[in-house]
Amino acid sequence: MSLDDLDAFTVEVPSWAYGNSGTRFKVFTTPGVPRDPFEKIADAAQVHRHTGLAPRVSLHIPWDMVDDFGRLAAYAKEQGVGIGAVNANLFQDDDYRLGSLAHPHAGVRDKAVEHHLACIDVMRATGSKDLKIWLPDGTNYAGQDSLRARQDRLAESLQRVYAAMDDDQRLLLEYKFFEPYFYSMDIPDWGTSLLHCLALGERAQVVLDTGHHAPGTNIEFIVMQLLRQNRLGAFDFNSRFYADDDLIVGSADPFQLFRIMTEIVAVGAHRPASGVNFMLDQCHNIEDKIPGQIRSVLNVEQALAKALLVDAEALRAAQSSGDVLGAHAVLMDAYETDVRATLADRREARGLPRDPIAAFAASGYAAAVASSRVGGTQAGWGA
Ligand SMILES: O=C[C@H](O)[C@H](O)[C@H](O)[C@H](O)CO
Ligand SMILES: [Zn+2]
Ligand SMILES: [Zn+2]
Repeated sequence: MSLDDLDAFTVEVPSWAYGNSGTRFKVFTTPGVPRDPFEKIADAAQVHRHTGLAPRVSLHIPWDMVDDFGRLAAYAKEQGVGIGAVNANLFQDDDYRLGSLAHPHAGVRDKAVEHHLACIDVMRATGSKDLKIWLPDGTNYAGQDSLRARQDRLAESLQRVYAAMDDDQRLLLEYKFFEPYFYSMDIPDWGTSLLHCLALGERAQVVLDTGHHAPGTNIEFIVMQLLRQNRLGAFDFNSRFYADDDLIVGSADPFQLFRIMTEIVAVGAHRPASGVNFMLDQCHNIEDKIPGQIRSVLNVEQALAKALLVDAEALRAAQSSGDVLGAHAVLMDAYETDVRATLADRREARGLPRDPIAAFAASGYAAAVASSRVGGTQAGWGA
């Protein structure tokens, strides 16, 4: 593999990473935080401007609701980015206490299906091709509901959403092993998401959020298996020490990110033709948000660059000859390679700053928005 593959590689950034976020204990605010989706897109565009890596922004509905989505898409284009996946939101409505697409009552399921039809209209208005569904549904106590009946209801609801989509649109189904429910989640793992996707059709694919697995899970194995099924639609990249911490990807476990990328590179799934959407799903609770996003896309690129340096021929030879330590050493040699100077040279050759974080700091953008964005309500949790 050659590092030239990096030229076409892109990461999609989430609009919600630029708003205020936190935990149930505190949501911190900082001056200059966006107050609407236009300002979120302006901030996201800074990441692409300084890295050349992030030409798409994911939206979250209704967090990013506007009167005219065509105007929002046109504004994004002016800023040099496009609209990526549209995220449905089934986790902030009292009606969904006992579930949404899997709820016992047909009326609530209808409401949840309607929400997705509205998201599909947003996709049509913005040119987005990916509908991303994270199903927060679940139960808190054994016996609270029939686990099987919930699956049957969920399958029927998903079928109605899928049937309403256009032929060039994908349904991306995200799983999570716990939270916001603590006894069962209706899509707790990759297998359950895959089964629902197989039942729906070719345009239904699995989203792997790196923060959604039980501690100790071999995530790269799941990546390999979903690629074998041609059902890996997207990543929600972030990192964590304990739960769904949504920290900067690669900050908690850069070796895991590298191992994930080696499974990707092994089948060329880093190339745009694979259709895998490399997205971030993060919240910058205490650190500056735009530099945090810049650091994140650089971490993904760095992990990919190291994976591209794996000597595949030597690895195959060592693996087929049973040379355990030899094979491991091939991977570790690539992982231990410092690619930072090479990546800075590549950026410079493309007219981009060698150090994007320093370039952003020097741009004065953060101070400018901190003084211009006065009044109104800052976007984000609790807004
Ligand atoms: O844990 C929630 C999931 O990661 C979803 O992707 C969610 O939509 C996103 O985190 C925004 O909160
Ligand atoms: Zn996610
Ligand atoms: Zn999550």
